Amino acid sequence: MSSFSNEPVIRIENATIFQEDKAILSDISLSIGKGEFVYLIGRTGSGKSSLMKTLYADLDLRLGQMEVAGFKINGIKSKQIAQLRRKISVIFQDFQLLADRTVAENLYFVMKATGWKEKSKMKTRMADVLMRVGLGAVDNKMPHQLSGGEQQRVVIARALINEPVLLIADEPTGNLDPEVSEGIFKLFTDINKSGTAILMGTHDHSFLDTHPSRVLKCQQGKLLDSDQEDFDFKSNY
Ligand SMILES: Nc1ncnc2c1ncn2[C@@H]1O[C@H](COP(=O)(O)OP(=O)(O)OP(=O)(O)O)[C@@H](O)[C@H]1O
Repeated sequence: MSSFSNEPVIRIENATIFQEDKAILSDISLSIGKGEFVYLIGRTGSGKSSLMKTLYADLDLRLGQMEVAGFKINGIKSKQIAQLRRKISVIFQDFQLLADRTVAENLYFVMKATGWKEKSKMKTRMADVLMRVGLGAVDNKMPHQLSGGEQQRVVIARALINEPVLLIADEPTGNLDPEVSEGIFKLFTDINKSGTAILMGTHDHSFLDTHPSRVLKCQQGKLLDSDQEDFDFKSNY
């Protein structure tokens, strides 16, 4: 159906985000379209991670509606969560590679878990994604033999394996030096240009200045959206 291509990758209607019995963000309504680049900011503890976790179904949605990559998040079952995680990828600030396996094994691990079977295709795909993140022959390296920036590139390569429609990145440059962060950020903008929507939680406001884009801000239990209202990105920090 032609209308399908206009479906947003994220649609939220009147959602409230909870941690235990506490409402962290209330009454959120917004949508994020295919291929958008959106920042998620807000002071520490304001709810960025909680919102992202709800989007990738790691935290229950108890009030309101959410649809992510075509999946209804309300009451989503574990089988569907597995399917959802093939259409979207999530990246964290701590690199989260399996420390006792090589880069290749880390990537194959995800491929196998997501239904890849043919060894030759897997090998080609691995080379493709490593090239996309600007890494050469690192397949046989262990994570600890790589720098933090290189490890994060491997994580991003792993996230690209199944060509996600949406990449959720929770503070992806939080553990990196500024120069290294710049390179990783550039990679996200390249990935975005090739059509993947990106929701990036960040404390690094320099990106907002150098690469302006839509901003969502968690502030005092509400989510502000620069598409809907003007607000000061930098206030209340
Ligand atoms: N597992 C949990 N159980 C109970 N409360 C939690 C849990 N995780 C977070 N919280 C609370 O929810 C609120 C929002 O936390 P959250 O981690 O979403 O904020 P954040 O904006 O991502 O912060 P940061 O920038 O420090 O990562 C905080 O008050 C926090 O203490």
